[in-house]
Amino acid sequence: MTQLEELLADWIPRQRWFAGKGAPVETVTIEAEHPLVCGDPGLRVLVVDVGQRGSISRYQVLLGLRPVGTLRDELAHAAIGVCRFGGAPRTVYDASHDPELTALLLDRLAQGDGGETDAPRAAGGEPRPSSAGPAPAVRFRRLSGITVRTGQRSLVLKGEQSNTSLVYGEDYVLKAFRRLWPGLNPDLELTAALADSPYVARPYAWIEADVGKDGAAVPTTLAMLQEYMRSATDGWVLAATSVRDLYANPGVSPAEAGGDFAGEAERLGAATAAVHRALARELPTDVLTPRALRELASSMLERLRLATTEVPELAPYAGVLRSAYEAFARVDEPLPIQRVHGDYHLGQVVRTDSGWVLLDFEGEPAAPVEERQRPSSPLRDVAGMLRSFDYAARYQLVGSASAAELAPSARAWAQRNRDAFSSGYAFGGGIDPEKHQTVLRAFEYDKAVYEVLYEAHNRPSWLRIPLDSIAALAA
Ligand SMILES: Nc1ncnc2c1ncn2[C@@H]1O[C@H](COP(=O)(O)OP(=O)(O)O)[C@@H](O)[C@H]1O
Ligand SMILES: O=P(O)(O)O[C@H]1O[C@H](CO)[C@@H](O[C@H]2O[C@H](CO)[C@@H](O)[C@H](O)[C@H]2O)[C@H](O)[C@H]1O
Repeated sequence: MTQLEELLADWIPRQRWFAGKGAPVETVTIEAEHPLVCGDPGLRVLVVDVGQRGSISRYQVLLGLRPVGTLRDELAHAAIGVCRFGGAPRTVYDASHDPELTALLLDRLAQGDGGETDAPRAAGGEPRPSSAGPAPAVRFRRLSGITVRTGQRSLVLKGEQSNTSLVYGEDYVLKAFRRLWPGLNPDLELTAALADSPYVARPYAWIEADVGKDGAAVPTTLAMLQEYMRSATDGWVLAATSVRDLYANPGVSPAEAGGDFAGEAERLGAATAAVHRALARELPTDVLTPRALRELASSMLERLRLATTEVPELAPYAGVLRSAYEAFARVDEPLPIQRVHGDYHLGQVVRTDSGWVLLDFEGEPAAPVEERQRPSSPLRDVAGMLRSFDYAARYQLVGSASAAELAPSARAWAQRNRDAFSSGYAFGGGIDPEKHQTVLRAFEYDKAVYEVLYEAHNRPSWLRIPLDSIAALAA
């Protein structure tokens, strides 16, 4: 390993966005290093291959470089270490925290030197106009007709993120994808397909570079620039406030509580249905063949097997989960499929002055991109959001001395909002979740098993949340 690779081997596993927690890092190799700004400070985009248990995952690092001793105190937390560049020692750091360098990314997006285009589509990425000359290694591309305003200072959004999002002034969010999969990121693909929808933040531009796959260079999305919803409040925060209000008055029913969330849950259901309808209009749809249905059930079983090996507390429920997946495999009605959100939960939606807006169409961050691009049942998203109501009701009980006393309120809150969301979804033109219980149950279990793995790797103190839900669902 080079000196920089050694530093990254220590730094990457400690980052919130590192998806490989739970297995030791065996190798770290810089696959590509693209200089964007030479000099002091310098900026490079690195594609870093991290080897764990014999397989390789790629990550993006935006590397800032400054002469040793010149990193300002407010950037000290972003330091990766000191290493030699061009014969001189440099402090290297996470450039996403340095507004002087991130301003240059916005400038390049405004210039759009990689060309203008309509909505990008999957399968090989977008061809560049032939008049554009040889492709630069890193391309800054804009959607047709978009003008990007520069000169705004960026801040990194704080939170439990799988990626790193920068907010520029009050106008833009630049989301830098951390785990890279060769190809068009579904977040960009779906957001661009829904560009005219009032339920998504408008996409403006993106950054891409070629990443190698099976000997070919595949245009791969590194970051996406979209509208910053400045009046927005996170759905998770709103739901948590409602739950907190209820728990402060344990004798009161959720319907009578001042902070009742059911109206919002119903509107969210309707917004979700509208987005599903728009996705079905804009992108290919199909019907799941019996064979594909069985394959899907097998992948659920496989996830269960993996999760039970890693988290043995899941074992007592494995039988019930397996039966639910087997019942799913036997469903003999045609199941419509289409592009869906894929990792839908309350943290992926924001409430703006004009209604709910859906974010982060990337799908499950740990799944290969081909899998995330595959059409699926919209009930998978419905199940994701139903799980999220359960999470919102349960998480304030983790470690609480009043957990047993508040459990009935938690159940009542989750049930009320799950029902409201489902009826809003059906009313908004989506398939009625009530009428597809076998399918819905399998997706809900599968999501909860995914969450068991997610919490075991990222927030072990929250592992009880999906485990307790599975216990309750299986009772
Ligand atoms: N365009 C936006 N406008 C306002 N807030 C946003 C926007 N994009 C993201 N956020 C906020 O950042 C959080 C994380 O964004 P998200 O795209 O889900 O990132 P990740 O994929 O890393 O989880 C969201 O829950 C939301 O609160
Ligand atoms: O938002 P991401 O794409 O990073 O999604 C991952 O992280 C989520 C947590 O931030 C995780 O969601 C789980 O926790 C949420 C509360 O924090 C809860 O609302 C969700 O229902 C629950 O699944 C998500 O699963 C993961 O992919």
